[in-house]
Amino acid sequence: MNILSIQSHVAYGHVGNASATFPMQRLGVDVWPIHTVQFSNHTGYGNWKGRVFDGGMIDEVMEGIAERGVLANCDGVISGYMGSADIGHAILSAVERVRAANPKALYCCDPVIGDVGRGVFVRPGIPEFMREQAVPAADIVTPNQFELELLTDVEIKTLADAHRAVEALRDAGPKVVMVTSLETEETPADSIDLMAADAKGSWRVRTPKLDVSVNGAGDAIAALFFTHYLREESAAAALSKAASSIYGLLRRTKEAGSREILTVAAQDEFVTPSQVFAPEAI
Ligand SMILES: Nc1ncnc2c1ncn2[C@@H]1O[C@H](COP(=O)(O)OP(=O)(O)O)[C@@H](O)[C@H]1O
Ligand SMILES: Cc1ncc(COP(=O)(O)O)c(C=O)c1O
Ligand SMILES: [Mg+2]
Repeated sequence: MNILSIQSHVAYGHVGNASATFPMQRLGVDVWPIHTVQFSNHTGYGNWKGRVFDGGMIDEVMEGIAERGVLANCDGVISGYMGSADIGHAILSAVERVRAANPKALYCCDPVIGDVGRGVFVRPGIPEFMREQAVPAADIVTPNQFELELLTDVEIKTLADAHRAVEALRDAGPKVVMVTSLETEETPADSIDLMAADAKGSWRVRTPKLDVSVNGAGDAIAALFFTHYLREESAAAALSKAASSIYGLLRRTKEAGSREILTVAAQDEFVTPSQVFAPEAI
C-alpha cells in the first residue's frame, strides 16, 4: 500500500510527517512524504527555526512523482499542518491528480487548526480554508473536539452534541469522521473519549486519561486510523486499533517522562498494542 503524506516536518522531535511517517511504515505502508514546512522543532515550544515552503514546491514535487508514472499506485493522500492557504491549494490539486490516476484513492484530511489548551495555532486563513475547501474535498476527516466545534459551529457539551456535529461534518462531504480528545458531560474525569462515524454507524473508544501533554499524537493517530481504514474499510476497527496504539505510545512516553512522544522506542505499540480498547456502538 502506498500513501502520499503531505504535512509539516521537524528535525527534532515528532509532529507532522516526523510523527506520521514511521508508524505507517511500521505497519508496512510505503509512505511518500512531502513536507509543507521544515522546522527545527514543533511550535509548542514557543520558538523554532526553519521555514514554511510554498505551494509551488509541492506542485513541483508532485510533478516529479507523476513523471515516474506511479500515481495510479497511490492508495491514499493524507494531509495535516499546512503552513499557509497557498500550500492548502497545492495539496488539493495533489489530491485531484491522485484521484484522476486512481479513482479509488481516498483523501484523509487532518484539519490541524488548534486545540482546547492553545486555541488556534495556525496562520490566519487556514481555519477558513479547512472549512470551505479542504473538508468538503475529503473522504475522511480527523478533527479534535476543538476543531470539530470550530468547523461546524456546534458547541459540544454532551454526546448528543457530538453526534450532531459529526453529522454536520459528514453532510459537508467526508463520509468518515474520527474525533479525538472528546470530553463531554458523559466522559468520566479520569478518561478520554474518541468517536468515529461512517455510513454504518458511530462508535466510541474510551481510554484512561494520562498525566501527559504532548504534541504529535494527533498526527500519529490520524495516520494510523487512515492506514487501518484503507485496509479494512471499518471505522470501528480502525478507531479501536489507532486509539489502542496511541494509548500505548503515550503510556510509555509518560513513563519515560519525555516531552516528545516515543515514536521510535515504543514502536511495537503500532503493531501489537499492549492494551486493546474495544469500540462501543453509540
Ligand atoms: N493526556 C492524554 N491521555 C490519554 N490519551 C491522550 C492524551 N493526550 C492525547 N491522547 C490521545 O491521543 C489522541 C490524539 O491527541 P489529540 O491531542 O486529540 O490530538 P491533536 O494533537 O490533534 O489535538 C487523543 O484522542 C487520545 O486518544
Ligand atoms: C509544525 C507542527 N506540525 C503539526 C503540529 C500538530 O501537532 P498535534 O498532533 O499535536 O496536533 C504542530 C503542533 O504543535 C506543529 O507545531
Ligand atoms: Mg491534530
